[in-house]
Amino acid sequence: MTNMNQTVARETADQATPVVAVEASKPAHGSVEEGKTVGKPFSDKAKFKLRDVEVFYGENRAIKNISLDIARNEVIAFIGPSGCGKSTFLRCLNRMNDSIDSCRVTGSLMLDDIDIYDPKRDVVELRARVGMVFQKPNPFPKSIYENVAYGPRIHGLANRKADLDEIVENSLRKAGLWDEVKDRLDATATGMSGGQQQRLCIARAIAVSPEVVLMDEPCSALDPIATAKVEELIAELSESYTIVIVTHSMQQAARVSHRTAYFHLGNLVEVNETSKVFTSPEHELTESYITGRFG
Ligand SMILES: Nc1ncnc2c1ncn2[C@@H]1O[C@H](COP(=O)(O)OP(=O)(O)OP(=O)(O)O)[C@@H](O)[C@H]1O
Repeated sequence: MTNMNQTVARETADQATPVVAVEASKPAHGSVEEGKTVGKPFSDKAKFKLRDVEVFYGENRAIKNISLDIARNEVIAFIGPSGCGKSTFLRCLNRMNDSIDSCRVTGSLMLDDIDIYDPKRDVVELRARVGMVFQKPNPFPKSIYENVAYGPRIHGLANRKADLDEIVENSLRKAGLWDEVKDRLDATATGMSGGQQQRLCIARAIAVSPEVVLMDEPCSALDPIATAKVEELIAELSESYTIVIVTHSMQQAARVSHRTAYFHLGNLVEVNETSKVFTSPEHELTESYITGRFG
């Protein structure tokens, strides 16, 4: 984990203020060579091995020849200006892009030794291994208990009610929600606060024992207190899961991630230890972005 807590003041997580102070008048500069990522995009503990990945929406090439390893039990943050392809790339990791007709993915995307885009792949099983938490909390309009129990039940993870109860309790505990909801498990989930709903969605994602949790701006709809709780949770969850988080908040990336990946116009410009990205980035474009010259 980074020691960025010392360098970065805890502010509201959705503020995207510069992390490194430089002359604000310096113009954005630097260019990116397609397929060339500076820093440390590869790992000898890869959970995902992603090579020469391109994503097209019709004729529009949204992701350009990206190669990256995502390591087991790391938290990696995807940052970059709006429209640079962070969410598109994230959604490749559990084939959430499949639902978009115009979307086409090329290249090699391996999760351990399985080919994510093998046409024979069972996508439901893939998404149990690679869970997802979205920007806006999206609990089912059912009880708190049912929200968490649904996945384990359809995946056959519990044969007896007592086993299901145990999974629900453990998942809610891991999501830091058990004490708040244990006396009202039958209450409807949509009556919870936004922050509680998002932690419930995290509990729902981890209830099926995933190996990876993808988070697409998970705090953007939350207030600073709820955000802080989710960030603490990310740190705890990283002991058991690989976590990939898209965030607009550089403070948040600095607080929660081990490595940070900077995207620009569909290219992966730089991947480095988070502390390095925010204190001495290697690429001029990364520096321009983190110092607030564009974005
Ligand atoms: N469903 C879609 N259909 C067509 N084009 C899309 C679709 N989703 C994204 N795009 C395009 O792909 C590119 C990358 O978008 P994406 O949403 O991945 O970027 P992002 O970095 O996550 O942006 P933001 O930070 O604003 O969420 C953009 O040009 C966008 O317009």
